[in-house]
Amino acid sequence: MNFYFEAASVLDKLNAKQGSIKGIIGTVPERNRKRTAALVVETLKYRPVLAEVLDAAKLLRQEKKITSQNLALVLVHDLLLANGIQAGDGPVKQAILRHKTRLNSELQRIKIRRGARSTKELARAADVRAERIPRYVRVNTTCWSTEEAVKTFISRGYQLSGPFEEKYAAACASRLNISGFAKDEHICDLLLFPPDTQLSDDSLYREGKIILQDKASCFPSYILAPPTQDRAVVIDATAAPGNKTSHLCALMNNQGKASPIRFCLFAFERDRKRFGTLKTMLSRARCQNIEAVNADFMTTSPNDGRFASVTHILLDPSCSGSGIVNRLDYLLESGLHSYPQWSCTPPCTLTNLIEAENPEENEERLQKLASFQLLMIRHAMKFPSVQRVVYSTCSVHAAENEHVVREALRTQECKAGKFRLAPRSMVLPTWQRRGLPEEMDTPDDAESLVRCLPGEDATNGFFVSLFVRESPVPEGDHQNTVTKRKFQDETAQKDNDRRQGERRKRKKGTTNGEHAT
Ligand SMILES: C[S@@+](CC[C@H](N)C(=O)[O-])C[C@H]1O[C@@H](n2cnc3c(N)ncnc32)[C@H](O)[C@@H]1O
Repeated sequence: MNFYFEAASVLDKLNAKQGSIKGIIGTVPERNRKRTAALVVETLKYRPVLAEVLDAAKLLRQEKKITSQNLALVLVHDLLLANGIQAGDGPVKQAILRHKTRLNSELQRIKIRRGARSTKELARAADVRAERIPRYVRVNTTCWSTEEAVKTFISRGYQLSGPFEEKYAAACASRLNISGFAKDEHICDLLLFPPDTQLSDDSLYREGKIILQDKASCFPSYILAPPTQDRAVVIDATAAPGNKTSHLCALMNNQGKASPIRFCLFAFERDRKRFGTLKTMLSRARCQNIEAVNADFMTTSPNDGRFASVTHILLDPSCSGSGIVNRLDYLLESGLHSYPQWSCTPPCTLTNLIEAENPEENEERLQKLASFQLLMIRHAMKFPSVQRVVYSTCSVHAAENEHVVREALRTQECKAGKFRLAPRSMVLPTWQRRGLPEEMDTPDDAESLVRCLPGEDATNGFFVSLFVRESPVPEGDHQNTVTKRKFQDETAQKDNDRRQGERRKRKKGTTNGEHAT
């Protein structure tokens, strides 16, 4: 019976808004976690119907042993919708069983009223935007190569498909291509699986060989593109839980312990608990070039000996999180077919999304967040050697995105440091959705900005910008790895073309009676 009390307690905490579904379930002792999670999620799926059944049967009024609505919900769930109550015969179980016939007939009545052919039709409608986000898997190249990972998945029966397309997302959502996976077209080392793919218990995940990270969340580190030379010193100013930090580490080949600076990547996290998570994640990802610092980034002195040579800073500060669509959040909404509060009725265009907000409720909170985000950028721009600053959020609000960037460009720190927005060519040029021109002082600047829209881009909502210092920097000091990779690809292509040309010439020569040397 303890298991039902545990599940009821999770529901109580959710009612009290003490955290997200994932977060609260994460606090349940590990031995019970999976089972409790399944019961909580299934109960939430049917909560409106189960509550109606309980009300109609007047169960709580008649049975004093059932001490709370949430305890009744989990028990009635198992009684009516699963394989019965999984507990020995105690007074609580007996109290529910006494009402079995009544509860069942109330459920049947609801089904008839709603014209539902099966009980499944009584479940809440899921958020289709979340269902269309593939399960993204970043191969942790600190441990192994993408090719090795691909081979491993193929050996497990997954089939490697061509490049990701809208069609593939649709196939994923309708579970047609359940054993397929693909390589991402924008982020190397990122793989896409059908949305329902469960990998959080997989040994590859537990060993840190794969990181479960949304595609959009890979953009900031990729765009910051830290070099692998020893001289580069990088700060991740807001690091926990550490997905972007471990991505930075992988892009730097886990290298860079330059003397006298022992560590190449400083990862700041001010929250003590989250700092613990950060350390666990970095150790699991086998990152060795990182010094994790449990401190507020704003308290660092840019001229401190350790930081004076910082060249790259990643800022992914706390934000409203309004871009996150998650496969579970819809379960906490009150209506049967509702979407999260900030959201809109599909089709979810950006304008619809923003119009759907409750401006009065959000305005003050957004302004506070925006002021803090701007302070972080201004502080980052004070580091004397910094060449690149990436600023990102998982928000869809212009107030936290374009407006913060617009304000940052107007600041004294930006002007004194000769920073500007990097051109589109340096900021994921092939990504189509850019910033909102009408929200910028110079509309063309929106081309420098990357936006992601949930429901349309097969990612969560996201925003990324890159500030670069205008002053010329010696080649090699901060030449970004993306440009370098592109350059290497082009060089390889030219070499290939040249070799093919030579081969053709030789062949022609041989045919003409000339001898190849
Ligand atoms: C959006 S989360 C970062 C997510 C992280 N970049 C990742 O991808 O895993 C923001 C984090 O920054 C931390 N934070 C916020 N302000 C900070 C500050 N001034 N200094 C250090 N950490 C800060 C928060 O506690 C939170 O853990």
